[in-house]
Amino acid sequence: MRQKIIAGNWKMHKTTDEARQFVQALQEKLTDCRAAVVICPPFTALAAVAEVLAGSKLALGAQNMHWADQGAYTGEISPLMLQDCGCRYVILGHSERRQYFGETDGQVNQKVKAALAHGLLPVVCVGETLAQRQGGLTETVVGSQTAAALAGLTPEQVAGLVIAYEPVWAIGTGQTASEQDAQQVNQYIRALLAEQYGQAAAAAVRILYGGSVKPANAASLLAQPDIDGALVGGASLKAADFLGIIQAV
Ligand SMILES: O=C[C@H](O)COP(=O)(O)O
Repeated sequence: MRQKIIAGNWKMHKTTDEARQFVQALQEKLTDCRAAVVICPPFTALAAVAEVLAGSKLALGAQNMHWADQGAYTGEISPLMLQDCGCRYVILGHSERRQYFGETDGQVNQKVKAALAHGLLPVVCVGETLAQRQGGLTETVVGSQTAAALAGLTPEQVAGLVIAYEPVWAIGTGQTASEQDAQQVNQYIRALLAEQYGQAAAAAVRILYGGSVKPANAASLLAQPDIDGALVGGASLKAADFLGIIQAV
């Protein structure tokens, strides 16, 4: 039985004070939950959130990282630095990184390997644009992004991964994929992994859905057999909404 994951990606939101207050309030209200809950603040708030989360069941994640341990890479953050801040997870290959910062499949693959080498759990994001969906290319795009991001990994490494299917047209738009559409793509990704890495790895890997997840649609999405959790953007910035999603598990 795969434990569901609810991860909040705050993107470029919240100062350290706001982050601290949010996580304190969330912890007070979150008495019992079945899901693994991950908070991914901006880099500047990682240390502050780590302090509040010390000893709690909530985990800390980052939104990106470089693949090198250190070096002359102005503005970048390394896996060692994320470990140092207490991160357990790292989101990699988010469509906003691909779209606005030119991140390539090859770079995502290097980042995935570096994260695993440093004991960080990658949340690998894949997803098609609206034009690609309308052109019938969803499986082609998602399949090739998945294959490229995971190239060179062993079945054991794949088994421990988290993948997030995030259709680009559903991110921040309020236009959620239907549970049938999201389930269909997640099932496709799992089938692809079964072919390449074997049934055991495919059965273990967690595949999340992301894109306008809210308390009102979370339960029906999370009830799908191949949706193992949610990667939540906008709704993770409000404690009541994020709690509502966590409690939908
Ligand atoms: O990483 C999170 C996703 O981009 C989803 O964002 P959203 O929930 O605001 O649509």
